[in-house]
Amino acid sequence: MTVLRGPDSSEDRAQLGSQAVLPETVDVNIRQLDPIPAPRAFINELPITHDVIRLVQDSRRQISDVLHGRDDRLLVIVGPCSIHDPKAAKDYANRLGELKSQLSDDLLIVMRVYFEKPRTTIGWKGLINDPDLDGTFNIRKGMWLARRILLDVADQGLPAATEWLDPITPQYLCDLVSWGAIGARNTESQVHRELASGMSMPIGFKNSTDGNVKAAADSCFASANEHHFLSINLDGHVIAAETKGNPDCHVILRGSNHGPNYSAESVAEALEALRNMHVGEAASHGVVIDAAHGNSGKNEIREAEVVEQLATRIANGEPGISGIMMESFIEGGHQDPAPLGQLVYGRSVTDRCIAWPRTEELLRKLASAVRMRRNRLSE
Ligand SMILES: O=C[C@H](O)[C@H](O)COP(=O)(O)O
Ligand SMILES: C=C(OP(=O)(O)O)C(=O)O
Repeated sequence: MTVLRGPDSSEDRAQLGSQAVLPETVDVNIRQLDPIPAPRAFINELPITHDVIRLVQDSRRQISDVLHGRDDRLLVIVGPCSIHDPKAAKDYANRLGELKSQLSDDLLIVMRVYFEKPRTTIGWKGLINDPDLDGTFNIRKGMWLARRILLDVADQGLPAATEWLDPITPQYLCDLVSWGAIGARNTESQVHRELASGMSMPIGFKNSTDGNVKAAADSCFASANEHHFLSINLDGHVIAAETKGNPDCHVILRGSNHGPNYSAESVAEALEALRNMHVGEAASHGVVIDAAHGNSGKNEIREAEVVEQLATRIANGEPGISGIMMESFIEGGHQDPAPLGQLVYGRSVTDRCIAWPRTEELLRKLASAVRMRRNRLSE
């Protein structure tokens, strides 16, 4: 685990200090700058295998096919609100991987493997930021663990979904990720739209927390175009990136502070607006509906009911629903973040999650709904 041991950060700090003659106008509010090895060091230490390359490429292609309507399955992005325990993440992936193989004719299952949490104000910001959940903020360790967990998830034959929050993180992890989200709090951010335009996987933009779907639609349009912006390369050098534009951006309806937006009317309205805005084929074809967050008032009982209602609508042949997102973990509900030894195993430390047995039941219902939709359309 060389990236965890070295290079020694105190030496690096001394070197940084000696090279720089800093005027008193900088670093006024900085306490510490701790160097972290460049992405390539992590990738060399935890490399992607040939099998995982194939899994990621195939999954990205299949997700794109569902989003464009070339594959009649339902995309299902399901898993914990956030990952905090590598063992529980692997355990969950093992269960979900088994179900994915059983339901693969009808559902394209992708596991939520979320390492970065956008907070409304303050709070635990995820495994990368504070992997020991104790305020020691060992980001170097968090990044190492995130790569390790993504490899473990892929070992179960499961594609991974994550939210891209910090614009530097993707260089460390993106080779292992098949689907990405830009969250409700960042959907209007130019930085995230630029990022999405160059990402190698389909990207879903959430509607904003106040319910604005146009912001997400604008994002799909903006990210389908090429951009030029500052970034870093795999060696950690600052670069000017030139992107081609991402053809697989789409909207995620996640409800809002004012209530849900998963009704048939909300979907039809969003799709009509998207088509009028010429946002691209994937975004115009259908939306992903997030059954959690504003669509369930962050209540997992309600969230499961939303999934059941969506299953009925899909079975009845309602068009425009490309995918569903669910927050689910081994145990239901949630608990306050704390160091691992003090936590209930397999329970969320962020938003409330649906327990595994109920998740399994819901996934089987969704698969059967897709079969009914298929039969109905072929009649
Ligand atoms: O999905 C997770 C949360 O809803 C999101 O990170 C915001 O959480 P907060 O409002 O508790 O900060
Ligand atoms: C933070 C999330 O969602 P949103 O951006 O919709 O709040 C999430 O999906 O974890």
